[in-house]
Amino acid sequence: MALSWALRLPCRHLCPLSALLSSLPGRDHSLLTEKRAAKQKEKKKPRKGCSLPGSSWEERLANAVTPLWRLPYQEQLQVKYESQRKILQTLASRLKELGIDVQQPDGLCCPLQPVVPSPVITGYRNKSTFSVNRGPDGNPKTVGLYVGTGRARNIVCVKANHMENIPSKHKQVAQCYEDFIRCSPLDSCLLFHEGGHWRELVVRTTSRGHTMAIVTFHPQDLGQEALAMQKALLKEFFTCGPGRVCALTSLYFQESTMTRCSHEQSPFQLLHGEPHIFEEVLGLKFRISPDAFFQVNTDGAEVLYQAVGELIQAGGDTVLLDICCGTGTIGLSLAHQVSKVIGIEVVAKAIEDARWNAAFNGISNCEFHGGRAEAVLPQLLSSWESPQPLVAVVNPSRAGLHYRVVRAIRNCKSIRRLLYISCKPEGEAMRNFLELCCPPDPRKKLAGEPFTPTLVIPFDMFPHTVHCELVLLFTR
Ligand SMILES: C[S@@+](CC[C@H](N)C(=O)[O-])C[C@H]1O[C@@H](n2cnc3c(N)ncnc32)[C@H](O)[C@@H]1O
Repeated sequence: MALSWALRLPCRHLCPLSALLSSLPGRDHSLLTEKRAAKQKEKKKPRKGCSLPGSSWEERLANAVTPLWRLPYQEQLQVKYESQRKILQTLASRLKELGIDVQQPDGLCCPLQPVVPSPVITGYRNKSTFSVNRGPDGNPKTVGLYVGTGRARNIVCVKANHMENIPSKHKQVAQCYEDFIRCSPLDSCLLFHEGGHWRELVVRTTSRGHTMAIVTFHPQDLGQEALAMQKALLKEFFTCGPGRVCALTSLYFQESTMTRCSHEQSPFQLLHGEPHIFEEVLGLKFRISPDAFFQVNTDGAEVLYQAVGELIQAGGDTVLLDICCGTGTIGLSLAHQVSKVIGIEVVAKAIEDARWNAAFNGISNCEFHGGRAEAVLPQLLSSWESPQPLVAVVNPSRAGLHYRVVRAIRNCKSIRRLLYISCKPEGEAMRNFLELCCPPDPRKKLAGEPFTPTLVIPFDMFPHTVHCELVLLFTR
């Protein structure tokens, strides 16, 4: 297909290349850097997630997504330390309610180490998800991040060109996608029931210079031929048209009638390039599929995994359970320290990646099980007869671990040491901590000896935001 994308499109808003180039990230960014420097001179205190009256849309977005952005990094770490301290105080008092007195003099349930800083603090994200919605000027084909909420019906989609945590490559792809959809005769899909097609864009990059773009599209009632035409135009834009400046390694397209679709519900269709991108972590090479999880800050992940390697205190005969293992990063990074790694993961493509990653890196002491941990783990542990020590590393998504996973771990006497890695310890994970540490409860079939929180280390994987990756060591 050698025709120009622009000639074939009945453009409503023709966007020449010069306009595209002038809107590329560098310009906005320098402007904002000046603004920010001026603001810092004024020594204004950050206002968490708030929108100062009269502040620009860019500032409102930065305040909503990266509320610590005005603070020097050392102060950001201090703010995060305080919030993790509060979480541990909550855990201590919840444990006390269960009759477990683990309180330290400072009201915590165990020692809390200082927040481990991220090796990179700007442009550290390797994955960004951009929405499509009305911008501050009312244009419904704006690609950016949201200020406001759906519930409050006050969403405004603001371009992310000034965001500290997003790398310029992601901003470039988002800008090109916006240019493409603004030239498309098809509408953007703002509310599913109101029609429209163009939806969110995910951009993933790696330190090897690979870039994957995934466009989500609502098919509404388009026929196969019309769909094929849209895919061809998108591909042409990014391979021969203005979008080729992005030099995409992979361009994926997903037809989706739901907020989120798995590959099984609606396959990721490769329109151009390679099916996978590749990343390096601690000297190993990792293949990443479009729907596989990967820690969003690769340099930060290396620091985290190294610390996990020390905290598991593995002997040569230790078996490591990597529960919710994604592409196998934790288990594979630590495989040389243990006799065997057993990984469990629900996303089928991620477990395929994990197996490929083991084989490619010549690691033979790992096995990966696809499926829900709550189905796989109880079965695996019920027949566990090996005298070898078992160490568990769990790294679930925000929903935390299913009760059956916690019960299987509690009831398996061989597990004396457990690392719980959580990006949202104040949420569902808190329930898991209490289930791990509460006294035996025959009604809940929690028979095993309770765990005790022993040490907590926060890792800053998300500079400028309020979030941390918290590692809690439980022993018994
Ligand atoms: C925070 S990620 C951690 C991935 C991996 N440990 C890493 O560091 O890259 C959580 C992972 O849990 C997986 N997951 C979510 N629910 C699960 C379940 N019920 N059983 C197994 N895996 C699950 C997700 O697909 C995701 O890959």
